[in-house]
This record gives sequence, C-alpha cells and structure tokens, in this order.
Amino acid sequence: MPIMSTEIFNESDAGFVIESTQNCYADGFEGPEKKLDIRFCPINKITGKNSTSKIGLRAINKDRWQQVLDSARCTIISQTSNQFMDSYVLSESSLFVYPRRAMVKTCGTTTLLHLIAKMVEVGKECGLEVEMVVFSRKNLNQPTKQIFPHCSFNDEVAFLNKIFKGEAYVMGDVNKDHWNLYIADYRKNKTVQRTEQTFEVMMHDLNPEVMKQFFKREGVSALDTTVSSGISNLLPGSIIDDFQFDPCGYSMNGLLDQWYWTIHITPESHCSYVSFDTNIALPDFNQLLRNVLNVFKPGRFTTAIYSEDGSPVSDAYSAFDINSIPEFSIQNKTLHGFDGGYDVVVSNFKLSDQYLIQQKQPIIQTADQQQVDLIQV
Ligand SMILES: C[S@@+](CC[C@H](N)C(=O)[O-])C[C@H]1O[C@@H](n2cnc3c(N)ncnc32)[C@H](O)[C@@H]1O
Repeated sequence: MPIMSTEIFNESDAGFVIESTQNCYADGFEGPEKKLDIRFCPINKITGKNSTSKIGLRAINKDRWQQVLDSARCTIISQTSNQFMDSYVLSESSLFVYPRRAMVKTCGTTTLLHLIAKMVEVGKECGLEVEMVVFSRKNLNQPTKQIFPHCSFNDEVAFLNKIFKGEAYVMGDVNKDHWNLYIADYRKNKTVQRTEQTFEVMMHDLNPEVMKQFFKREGVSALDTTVSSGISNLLPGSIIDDFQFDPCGYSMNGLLDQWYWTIHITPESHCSYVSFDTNIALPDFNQLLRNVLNVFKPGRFTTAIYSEDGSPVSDAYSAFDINSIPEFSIQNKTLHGFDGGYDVVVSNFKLSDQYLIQQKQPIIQTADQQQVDLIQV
C-alpha cells in the first residue's frame, strides 16, 4: 500500500535546538553542501532475512537513521514518504532513501563522511552492499572552519580511499567557483542500460529582496513561503515537506513520483546561498533552470549534471542552452566522461557585465531625465 505521510518531529524530542543565527553564524553560515550518494546491490551470499527484500533500505526506521546521522552531527526535523522513497528534512539539509539508494547532503560544519561506516552497516542489515559511491561538493566559503576531513578535498579523498577505491576530480577554476567529485564504482555488469540523472544548481549572491522571504515572519508559515516564492510551481504536483528556520533559513524536500527535488536556502546577505537538486527525468533542463533562476535571482551560480548513457538527457554537455539565460555569461564548462557509462558536466555562470549595465540604465536615465525636467522648469 502506498505510504503518503508527512510527520514533523518535536524539535526538543529530536534533540534539535534552534539557535540564534545572529549569534552563531556571525562569520557566515556555510551553505554549500557536502553530498553523498550511495547505491547498493544485494550481497551475493545469503546473509539474512532481509537479503531479498524489495523495500531494502526503506526497512530502516527514523530512529536508526538518526543514529547514522548522529555521526554527521545533524538531526532529523521531519519525514515524508510516498510509494517510492522516504525523505527526511535535516537540521542541515536532507536525506532521501530509496530501496537501494541513500542520498544525503549536509551543510554547515557537519561531518558527512563520518557516517559512512554506519551507512555501510545499515546496508548490511538489509542484505545490501555498496555498488557505487558518489561524494561531491562545491568549494566551501570557509574551509578552515570545517572539522576533519572536510577542511580540504585532499583530506576527504584520503579518508574515502581508506574505505573505498575511487577516483577524484576537481571541475572548474580551483581559485574560483569549482566542484569536487569522488566516485567509486563497483558495478560489475557494464552492459546494463543505466538511466539515472541528477541536476544541481548552486547559487550565490542572491537578490536581497528575494531572500527577505526566507526570514521568519509572524503569521507566515513555511507553506505560505513555498507558494508565494514560486517554489511550489517549480515541479507542480509534488508532495512538499518544507521548514522555515528561526530567525532565517529555509529547507524543503519535494517528492514527485519516483523523483526527488530539494531546496536549501541561506538568506543572510553576507553569505547568501541557495541549492536546488533533483533527479527528475526531463529531456533537457532549459525551462527548469530558467524557472529556478527566476525564483531566486542569483548573481552567480554553478550547475552540475550527472547523466548516465540511457538517461533522458542524452547529452549532458548540451542539457540546457545558454541562450535561454541571456543575462548570465558562462565562466567555464568542464566535462568528464566515465567508462562506467556516464558523464558529469559542471559549468559556472555570473551575471554578465552587459546585463548589469542595462539594469542600471533606467536609474541613470531617470536621474538625467529629472535633471532635464528641472532645467526646463
Ligand atoms: C536552512 S539551512 C540550509 C542550508 C543549505 N545548505 C543552504 O545554505 O542553502 C541554513 C540556513 O538556516 C539558518 N539556520 C537557523 N537555525 C539553524 C540551525 N539550527 N541549523 C542550521 N541552520 C540554521 C542558517 O543561518 C542558514 O541561513
């Protein structure tokens, strides 16, 4: 029977303490998330009663996931499910659980990689072993404030290589916006048609008027903000689990049949950041990217596309047309093709100088016009 429920946990029960943003994050909250996407397959030998279970990782309950998340230092705030997945909004970002896949992203100074041992253990409890691990993150604003191994990508890779056997890549300009990627792929049957894709948009320098909506306001619920901001229209028909932090910050998980989408917002002007992430099976991302940019109005952003050979986006390099976002100029674009049958494409954009000049023109014209009017009087 399909499960359709949203449960908000009592914050004190969950050990989740809302702290004053002004006091805690005076130097800026670290919005850019670390993301760990682990896919599992049945363990070859029969190891237990759950080994052939169709629900796989979904047999794990919220308390057990909280034990896993304890290692990353974050807390479950609420849970939503449909017939395909369980989703959890966390004190720092999100966890999505499919029968054979767990995707967790955490921000701030969380220690995401510390939860791997427990994640592998949970998989074993369900008769599953790791088939593929993808760890990725954008460059951090303040890496020195992180806890080991998250102060540097080199440390993270060394940490991961003690557990897995993978490859590491840096995509983009290492001195500017860039994206780090680690992949360990144990999938044996390379002939299987793989159709998964993910699309991430990581935005900085957001329009302050837009960001105002994500400060807690008396009498305005998270759902009100989800609707009035335009977020609910990004992928209509979704089950949405949203949360407004106090005094600011917003997170949501969306479930649209078998596809997830998730948005996390740090609205403070000195460190504004918004992430959008989905695995929706669209043939291109032109309209979705246009809509995301219209809702949030960033000054600069990075996109990351992961696309398997049989995915709806057949060519990750041209998954969206830069002509559909004329106010932005592209800084760089990097493609990595992998022999496992998938591509990763990372691009960086910023508002173009031409657009910024055009934006200023009406103000200058008005002032000039006023001057002319005054002279005429
Ligand atoms: C909503 S979370 C989202 C993080 C996400 N990775 C991002 O930056 O887009 C971070 C925002 O919530 C605010 N916030 C308020 N209380 C928080 C808490 N207890 N834990 C984490 N963030 C909190 C932070 O100041 C920040 O604006």
